[in-house]
Amino acid sequence: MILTVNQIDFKYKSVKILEDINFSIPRGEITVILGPNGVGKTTLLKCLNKILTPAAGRIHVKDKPLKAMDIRQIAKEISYVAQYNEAGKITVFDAVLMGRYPHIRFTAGKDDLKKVGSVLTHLNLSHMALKNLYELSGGELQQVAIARALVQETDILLLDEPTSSLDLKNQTRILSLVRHIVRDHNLAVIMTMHDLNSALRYADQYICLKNNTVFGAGKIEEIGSDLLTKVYGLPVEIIRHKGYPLVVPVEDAFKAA
Ligand SMILES: Nc1ncnc2c1ncn2[C@@H]1O[C@H](COP(=O)(O)OP(=O)(O)OP(=O)(O)O)[C@@H](O)[C@H]1O
Repeated sequence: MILTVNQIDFKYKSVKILEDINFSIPRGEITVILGPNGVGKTTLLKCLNKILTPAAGRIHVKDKPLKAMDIRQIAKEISYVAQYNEAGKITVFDAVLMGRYPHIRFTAGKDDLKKVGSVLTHLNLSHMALKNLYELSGGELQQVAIARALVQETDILLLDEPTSSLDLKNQTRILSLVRHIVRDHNLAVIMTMHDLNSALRYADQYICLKNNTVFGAGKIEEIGSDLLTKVYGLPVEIIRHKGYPLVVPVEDAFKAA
């Protein structure tokens, strides 16, 4: 396992957010963290790269305790795409190049610049390379953040709602790309997601949070409508269309509440 989490508790001041969280993450798979608004998905992701420090428990990255790793060591192993991305006065090219920093000793070399160029081309962002971030739309900004994570070339990627601002075509393009990269390079992706249809289609494993802890976890194809109904508090059914799973609410949300 590339990452293991044992008995994590997390509190904001005295408010308990996460309690007794346990899971392990294999290489070559996408793990999706599901659960209702405010359950602690972002908090959990931030514990995995030490943005936040749990009150108790242990996290290991490739058998090394996360506690003992410094920022540079973590940045070589784990990249992170936040839910909301800042739009400063910096060009797209430079913002993506920042992803290379953990690997750069003095100044960026030819190889670093080439990697940035190649990822920008791959994500169809080359035409905006010299634009400032504050000139971009929310969806463009989100793709730049993904590009920065990809040039960081880490074995673990943490993606917080990576497609929340993307249109349908860009959502499927980015998620298919992530899936290919995960398989081709034997990486591990851990992402949060509210779009259950995309989660069921692109993830390999799921972890469902409810009431501060893991309510269910397993292979994505084994996720059932009962579990989703309990986690989200809304009756749903999972149907298939042309082989693709679709989650359908089967009761009026006001009635269910
Ligand atoms: N900096 C903070 N200080 C205090 N409480 C916080 C802070 N950040 C988040 N919280 C609270 O912690 C809880 C978990 O928040 P978190 O952002 O992890 O949830 P989430 O599952 O990612 O939610 P969403 O699906 O809405 O993005 C929420 O109740 C939130 O109000």
